[in-house]
Amino acid sequence: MDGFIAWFQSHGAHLDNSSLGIVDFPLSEGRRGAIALKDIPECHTLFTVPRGLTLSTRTSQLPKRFGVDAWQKAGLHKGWVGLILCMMWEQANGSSSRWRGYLGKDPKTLPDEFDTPMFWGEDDLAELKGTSVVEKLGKADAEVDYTTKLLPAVKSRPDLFLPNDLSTYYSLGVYHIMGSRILSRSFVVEKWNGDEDEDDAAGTAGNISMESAMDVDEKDPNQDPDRVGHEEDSEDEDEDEDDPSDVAMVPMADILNARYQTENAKLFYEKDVLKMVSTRPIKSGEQIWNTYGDLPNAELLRRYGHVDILPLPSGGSGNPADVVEIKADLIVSVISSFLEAVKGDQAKERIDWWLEAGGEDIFVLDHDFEVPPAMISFTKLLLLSEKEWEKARKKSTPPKPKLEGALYDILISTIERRFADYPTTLETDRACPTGSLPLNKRQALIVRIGEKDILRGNLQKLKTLKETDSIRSAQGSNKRKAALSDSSSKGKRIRR
Ligand SMILES: C[S@@+](CC[C@H](N)C(=O)[O-])C[C@H]1O[C@@H](n2cnc3c(N)ncnc32)[C@H](O)[C@@H]1O
Repeated sequence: MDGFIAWFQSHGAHLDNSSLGIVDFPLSEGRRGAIALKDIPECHTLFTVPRGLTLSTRTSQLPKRFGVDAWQKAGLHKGWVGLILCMMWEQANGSSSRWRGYLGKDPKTLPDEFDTPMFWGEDDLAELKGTSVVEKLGKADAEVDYTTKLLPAVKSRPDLFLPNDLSTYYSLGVYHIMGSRILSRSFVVEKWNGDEDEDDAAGTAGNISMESAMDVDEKDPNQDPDRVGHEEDSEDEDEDEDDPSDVAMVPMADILNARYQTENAKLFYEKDVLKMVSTRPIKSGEQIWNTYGDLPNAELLRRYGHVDILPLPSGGSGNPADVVEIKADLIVSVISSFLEAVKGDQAKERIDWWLEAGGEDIFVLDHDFEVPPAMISFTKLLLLSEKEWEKARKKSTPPKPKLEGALYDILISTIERRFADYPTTLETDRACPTGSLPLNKRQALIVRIGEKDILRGNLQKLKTLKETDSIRSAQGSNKRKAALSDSSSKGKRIRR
């Protein structure tokens, strides 16, 4: 890494190399990462990166050279396609690129190969059936962007993109590599507040559908220590993701690995620089971790190509951040098989109303084993009688999320049907000898088991609640009967 560090420092960046060392970990632990070379106190700046050294559609000269209007006309201001093209172009420019020490082959700091499912064959992808990974891969959409936006843009400017470079630097294969580098290593770097005059060469319009990796905090914790570790970032992140020109590659910051709830360093931004600052004291020899958010294994695998395994609150091991998605469609389908009444137009009317009011169409189960209130409310909405539905619509209030009656059976069936999306059972998966499996199959198995554990936990809890509820209502009705017969006999006595 000496060549990379020399390049980094010669471009206005600062590295405290008495505190941070770059080392190689085993493949299973993420290859390269950073460790503390001595005890590091909280709020210590490990390195600073000038904004100009981050690589984005704002900092690369390409959008300007291409022409801002032409850039937008070609659709390069939406999603990641513009940044991918900038990275390809900077790489093709070799030693004349400002990022030669970052994108070049020597020194080599960015990977050309990934363990992410984007690069898996059909056989390995089949192991992920039932998980949310496959439909979120977006490979086909990415390829459409390549064919309809990037390639025509490249071919339209042979002065910028040499025709001889097409197969080396602008191929579909390189496009996927650059996309995966962004997915696993990019940060969302907002403009400095009040920096109105900053030259935003690429423009800001457009939506992006893909998410980027890590977040950056606004202030240096040395100036505002209270902000360190606060959880308000995810909200900001969603807003930031709306502006593709905020997505940036940040040399050095992307060397830090991540693990569930171990973050001890975070990137903060100032007017001219980004700073990686320790958010906890770090002991000499400890790894320096930067969070990617505590993500479920399905997301870790899709974006980064690894999974987390830790002790779980309910016992056993897995990723405590795991979740299972249940589509509203599945509930509709389960209910229609239970009851004729909510089929067709009637259900559609209620679903449209729910969605228009901002209701979710995907419900997320997690290790709490609590059915999400929105899922209960949505299910109840479909079960309302015509009269109740009219009342709810008039009052603009969805049903209260209280578990009762037919809901138990419908939710239990929904979870059982969700289980059937996976080709294997939890028991079969558990019996698999993980140690002997190749990496992709092993990671897919861990994702599957994690999701099925959550389904199993939710199913068992629902069954227990149903039983308790029916015992309680049976007791209640017995008491009511006893009270009735008591009061009626008392009545008789009085009459006598
Ligand atoms: C931001 S980069 C970190 C630097 C990276 N290790 C490298 O060698 O360049 C993120 C990538 O590191 C790896 N990684 C990070 N944390 C990991 C972990 N806890 N276990 C395994 N791999 C990890 C994954 O390959 C991920 O895509």
